This record gives sequence, C-alpha cells and structure tokens, in this order.
Amino acid sequence: MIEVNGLRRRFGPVVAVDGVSFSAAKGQVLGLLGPNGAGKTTTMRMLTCYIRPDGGTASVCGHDILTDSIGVRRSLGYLAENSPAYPEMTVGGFLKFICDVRQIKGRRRKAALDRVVPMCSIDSVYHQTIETLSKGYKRRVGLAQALIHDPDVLILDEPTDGLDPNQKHEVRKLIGAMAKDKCIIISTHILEEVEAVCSRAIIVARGKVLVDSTPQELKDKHHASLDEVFRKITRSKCA
Ligand SMILES: Nc1ncnc2c1ncn2[C@@H]1O[C@H](COP(=O)(O)OP(=O)(O)OP(=O)(O)O)[C@@H](O)[C@H]1O
Repeated sequence: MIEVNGLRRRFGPVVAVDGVSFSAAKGQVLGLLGPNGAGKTTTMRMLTCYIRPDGGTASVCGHDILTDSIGVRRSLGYLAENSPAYPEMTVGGFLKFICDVRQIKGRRRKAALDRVVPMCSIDSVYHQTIETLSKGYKRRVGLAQALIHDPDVLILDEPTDGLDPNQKHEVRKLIGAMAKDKCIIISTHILEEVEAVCSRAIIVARGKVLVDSTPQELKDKHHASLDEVFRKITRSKCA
C-alpha cells in the first residue's frame, strides 16, 4: 500500500531525509522511531503531499506523491504534529467542515460523524470550540478528522502525544483494532508504544533508515529491551 524509494529532502544546509526507502502493506502497523530531528515528520509530510521531496519518490495505494497528490490525499488520513485545526470552530463544526472538504454529504456525513465521535471519545466536547480544549482532546479531534473518510492508509505523527495514560491505552487499542484492514504508520518516541501496537519498527537517524525489523526480532537479536536496542543503534550510528 505504501512504497517509498530513496526519498530526500533538505532545508538549506540541513539534510532532513537522506534516501529513505521502505514499503508497508495492509495489516501492518509500522512504527517510525528515531531521535529528535531524525527526519520522521519530514518523511510523513512528504508521504502526505504537504511538502515535495528534492529526490526519490513514493506511492500510496498506487498514487504517486509527485504526480497524483489528490489520489494520495483521498487514500490517507493524516494526524499531523500539534493537531492543526481552526481554533474558533467547534469540534462538530470542524468535523463537518472536514466532511465538506472530503465531499462526504447527507447520510454519509451523519454516519461518518456517528462513527468517529464515539470512537475518539469526543462526545462530551462536541459543541466546545477547539481553542478551549486540552491538548489531549485536541489530539483526539485530530485523530477523528484523520479517520472521518475511513481511509485505507493512516499516517499518525505521535498519535498519543499529550494523552493521559487511559487515553493512550484507548488510542493504542483503537490503532490495533483498525490495523487488520488498513496500513498504518505511526511516529513515536515511546518504545512501549512500539511494543504495544507495531508489527514493524523502522529506526531512523540523521535522515537515514538504520534498521527495518520487527520489535521482537530486534529484541531477540540484541538480547536487550527495545529501549536498550534503540539507544545502542542510534548512539553508535550517530556518534
Ligand atoms: N520547515 C523546516 N525548515 C527548516 N528545517 C526544518 C524544517 N522542517 C524540518 N527541519 C529540520 O529537519 C530535520 C528533521 O526534522 P523532523 O521534524 O523531520 O524530525 P523528527 O524526526 O520528526 O523530529 P522530532 O522527533 O523532534 O519531532 C531537523 O533538523 C529539523 O530542524
């Protein structure tokens, strides 16, 4: 469902993504791990057509990110860093606006809202303006807009950032439940999250893929916890 071939992107002198390649299939939850500044967000922003790569390419459900950005955007749901939204809108107003943008109308719109609002536990804040929400609720609204069109691919940048432990657990459960029918990429710093939900782990540092494996294989190979493996790999390769 996702093919990434030699993606590159620089910002002035900074090489943010330096020839990243991987593929991901339906049924997989792929965790993108890496230290701060490793290039995870930039990779996601290129995959979701928010920025263009300087080199390489990628496709999402057969749609090329360079030549068919509309096809890509239709196929995926994206939860961006910091859950961007319109602060003055109510939660309900914002989700209806997203439905309009995605041309989900009439009964389909009602069904979409009835599905995502309880799924993301945002019933109690439905009539509240987004600027009055806590960080955790803003994150859940961001998740709801990513899920509203029931896309085949989900790209979630630190999906549990700002959530309390109960909500972290709920969101991980939700990701696990959706995994069977979708291809999901999450970025995270929380290694326990990788163990809980990811069927695959890609470790990146300085814009390059260092490891592409399963969490279990990584632990078995290094005879260590995922936390220790992460530190060992990113420290030795970044030193
Ligand atoms: N718009 C931008 N302009 C200039 N530099 C940028 C821009 N976006 C990203 N960078 C730089 O590119 C590098 C990779 O950043 P990126 O946000 O992709 O990393 P990340 O792995 O997501 O980090 P974190 O875990 O801290 O969110 C960093 O050095 C960052 O400062």
